[in-house]
Amino acid sequence: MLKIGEKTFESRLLLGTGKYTDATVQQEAIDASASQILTFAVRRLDIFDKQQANFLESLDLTKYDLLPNTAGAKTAEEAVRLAKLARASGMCDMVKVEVIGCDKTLLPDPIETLRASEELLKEGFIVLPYTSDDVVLARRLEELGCHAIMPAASPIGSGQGILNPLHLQFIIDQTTVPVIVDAGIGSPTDVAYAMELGADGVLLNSAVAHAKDPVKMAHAMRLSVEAGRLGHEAGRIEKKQYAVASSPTSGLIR
Ligand SMILES: CC(=O)[C@@H](O)[C@H](O)COP(=O)(O)O
Repeated sequence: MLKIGEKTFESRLLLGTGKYTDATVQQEAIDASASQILTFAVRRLDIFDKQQANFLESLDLTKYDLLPNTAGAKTAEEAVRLAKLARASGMCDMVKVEVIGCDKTLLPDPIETLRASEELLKEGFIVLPYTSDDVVLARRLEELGCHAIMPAASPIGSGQGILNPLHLQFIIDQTTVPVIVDAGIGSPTDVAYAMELGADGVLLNSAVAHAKDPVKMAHAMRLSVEAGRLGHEAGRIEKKQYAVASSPTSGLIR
């Protein structure tokens, strides 16, 4: 079970809701993923305008927890404002803090992310910050009281997968809150790898929304999360430099 704040979730796969061209495909992909937490950019949705079509209308909201994100924010103040806007709609008190510090890489601004997280924690939010894969920052965010840490595998939408497994491992080993690998996932292999490293969950969007068959890919991602987690719990064998015969070498007929 994935525990965030006081809530527990059976699924360890969090799904982004952007980039879909078809609402039916999106719904089918969400079903196939079995995700229970869906993230959306507050800035891309007019949650107060009932006339405006949005993806929330087509979802059975009793089945999901919504994780609004502050995408588009470049300062802590903007992120806090977006989070408060989402909470004012009455749909959630969790927030994914996303404060972008570089337009080209879309990597997060660590200082503004820290400031925004601190303020939102004071305001009583369940705070999940999107961060770079920096263990020092992750520990500072945990010390503040953040409820999960969301390090990037690689730049958002790049599909490059896990570029620095060592850094992710540092974060997994040196924090106690859930670590949810977020952004840059390209394939089910990347998901299984993150989970085998010991991540508590994975958040992805582009790899499913832009797949040739998003529904099939969502299903594959679900299976990869489960397989990777099982593999982590089962404990992989040690890597050895030389071969070790699989068949017994004693008691052989000569
Ligand atoms: C931080 C962020 O915005 C990501 O959650 C993004 O929504 C998903 O990244 P990918 O599209 O690379 O999976």
